[in-house]
Amino acid sequence: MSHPFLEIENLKKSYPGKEKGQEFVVFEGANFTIDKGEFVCVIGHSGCGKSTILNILAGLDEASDGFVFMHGKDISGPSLERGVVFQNYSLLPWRTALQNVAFGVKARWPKWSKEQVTDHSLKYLELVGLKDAEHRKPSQLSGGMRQRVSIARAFATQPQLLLMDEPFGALDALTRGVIQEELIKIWGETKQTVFMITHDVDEAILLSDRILLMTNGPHARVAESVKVSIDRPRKRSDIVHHPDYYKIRNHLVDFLVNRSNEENTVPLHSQESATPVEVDLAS
Ligand SMILES: Nc1ncnc2c1ncn2[C@@H]1O[C@H](COP(=O)(O)OP(=O)(O)OP(=O)(O)O)[C@@H](O)[C@H]1O
Repeated sequence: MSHPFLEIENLKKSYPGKEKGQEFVVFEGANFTIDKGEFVCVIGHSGCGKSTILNILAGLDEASDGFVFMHGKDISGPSLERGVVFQNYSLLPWRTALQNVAFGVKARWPKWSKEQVTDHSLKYLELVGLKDAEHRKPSQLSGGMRQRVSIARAFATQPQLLLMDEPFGALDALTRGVIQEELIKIWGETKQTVFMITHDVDEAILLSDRILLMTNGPHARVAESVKVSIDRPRKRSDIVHHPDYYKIRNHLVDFLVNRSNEENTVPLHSQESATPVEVDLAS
């Protein structure tokens, strides 16, 4: 039997509640799959558990219940097969841009020669427009440039799954727009599978094949899976003229403003499934 690339089954995260014996359920019954090469964004209000899900997929946190399978195998702990890009860049400050990228490349392919590592790393720095800044340290780079290095580093190790936690959250709107287009370019070349958290509905439509919508926590659910079937390659300036753009945008905004609070008052019964409703608004 062939398995989906990534399968998330009845995932739940809870913490001990304030009172003894009580449970604070962040989210539960998260059930979804991701296909190889898909770009999936997740949107939901603050605190619904998006970063927790991402950290569980990265192997940096443990679920309280449920499973994550990659190629049908239960994942356990961090792995070079799953790369992560956080909002705060997490670069090594004493290394140059090139050395930061090369660090991951060397770990991924320990038998490669120095020249192979450098050539490969430079190729990815070039893809994010940073070849000229290869010798600069993070303190000599702007926030946008640092995030480009993080993206180059993550893609350069060619992980099977790339996890991005609001990678553009700390950037100004102009820089964000430029890097979004670079991300489209690098993803277009590598076709890696991406799971990304964002609060920005326009960013999600621009980048995603599918957008997962989470209800508010506690007891948050992955309630909907919204297909974005707008043709690629996509450009920020053109996509807004596509007939489906505002249909999708209005649906997302309506969910976040009016519907994200509807379902979270009733805890799931033990065997209840919460598979997200599939939404396809294509004309
Ligand atoms: N160690 C902990 N103990 C208790 N509750 C915790 C702990 N760590 C996280 N939480 C709670 O888990 C919930 C989900 O946190 P998480 O960071 O995953 O949410 P998020 O949807 O990514 O939020 P944001 O959009 O603000 O980043 C929050 O309510 C948070 O307070």
